[in-house]
Amino acid sequence: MTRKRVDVAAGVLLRADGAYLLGQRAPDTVYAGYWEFPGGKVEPGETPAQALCRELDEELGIRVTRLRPWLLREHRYEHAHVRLHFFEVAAWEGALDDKVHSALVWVRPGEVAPEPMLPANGPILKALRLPRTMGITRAAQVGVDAQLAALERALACGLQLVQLREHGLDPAAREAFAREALARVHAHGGLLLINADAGLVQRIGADGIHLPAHTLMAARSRPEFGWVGASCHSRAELEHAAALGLDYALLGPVRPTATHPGQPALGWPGFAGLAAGLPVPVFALGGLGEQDMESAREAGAHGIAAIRGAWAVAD
Ligand SMILES: Nc1nc2c([nH]c(=O)n2[C@H]2C[C@H](O)[C@@H](COP(=O)(O)OP(=O)(O)OP(=O)(O)O)O2)c(=O)[nH]1
Repeated sequence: MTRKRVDVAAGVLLRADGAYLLGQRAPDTVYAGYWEFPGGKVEPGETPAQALCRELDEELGIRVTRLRPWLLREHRYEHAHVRLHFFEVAAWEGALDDKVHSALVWVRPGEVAPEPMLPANGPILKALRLPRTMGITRAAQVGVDAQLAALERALACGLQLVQLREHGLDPAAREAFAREALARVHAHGGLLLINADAGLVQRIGADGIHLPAHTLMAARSRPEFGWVGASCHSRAELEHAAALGLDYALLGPVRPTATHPGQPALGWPGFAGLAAGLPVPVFALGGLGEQDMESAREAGAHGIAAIRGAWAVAD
């Protein structure tokens, strides 16, 4: 039987401390007792953003003042085929006055979300555990010691996600550097992913792998690591990353960069057009630093990835 597709808008309300809000579905609804992000069906004539603002006013008594597009995820339930438009709600007016849920809970970073969760939401919770800034190493250019010192500084300032991308180091030096980097990243509770080299991930017990675009396009299934991401430069690559169920994609360059000279820059409108409507979180890359975070998230990015901008390492 073909079920009608239903568009649903759901809001990830984000508090200043990074906590997000979940509501428990009331007894008289489908999936009663399950936890969800507040929201509801998009009515005829509404955009998903308009629907979310209406639902949050009706359900929680708040007026949204800052909304960012985030992920789009389709899921087939017994009762419906839903297309879920997830937004980040970064600011709102009014105190929460819940009219529809059995309970509300704020989940702080590092806390486990309550169960049972609506089945479509598992990858969304994983995406919320993905840090917003990725630092990409360049020890081959600046030297191993300088890169490790810069890594220490960045971790002390809150960096939680690092991609080791060291094609210029010979295998023994790369492995030694990777072990040093992993110890530092784990001491700060962060994640270290290795570019391209699955054997190195396994040997040192890193958290996952980052696939170059050509490896991504050759892959027929998701590599078996806890975290898997990929570099993308086109919609086809992004859609393949999404189809494989990867945890994130990088898309760029947003600005012209010294690392990839001659590649045309996307700009924020170009980035937003390519990254929209995907289930996979997309980091913006290319000539960016922490000061670009708000522009990136307005354009639908999960966050930013930086090679030079992450380290403040003098060349
Ligand atoms: N609000 C919300 N719905 C979700 C989430 N995840 C998920 O799979 N869904 C699904 C469950 C439902 O099939 C659908 C939302 O339908 P709903 O019945 O709650 O919508 P509504 O508030 O407009 O309700 P109604 O007036 O039609 O009764 O989306 C989520 O995180 N939040």
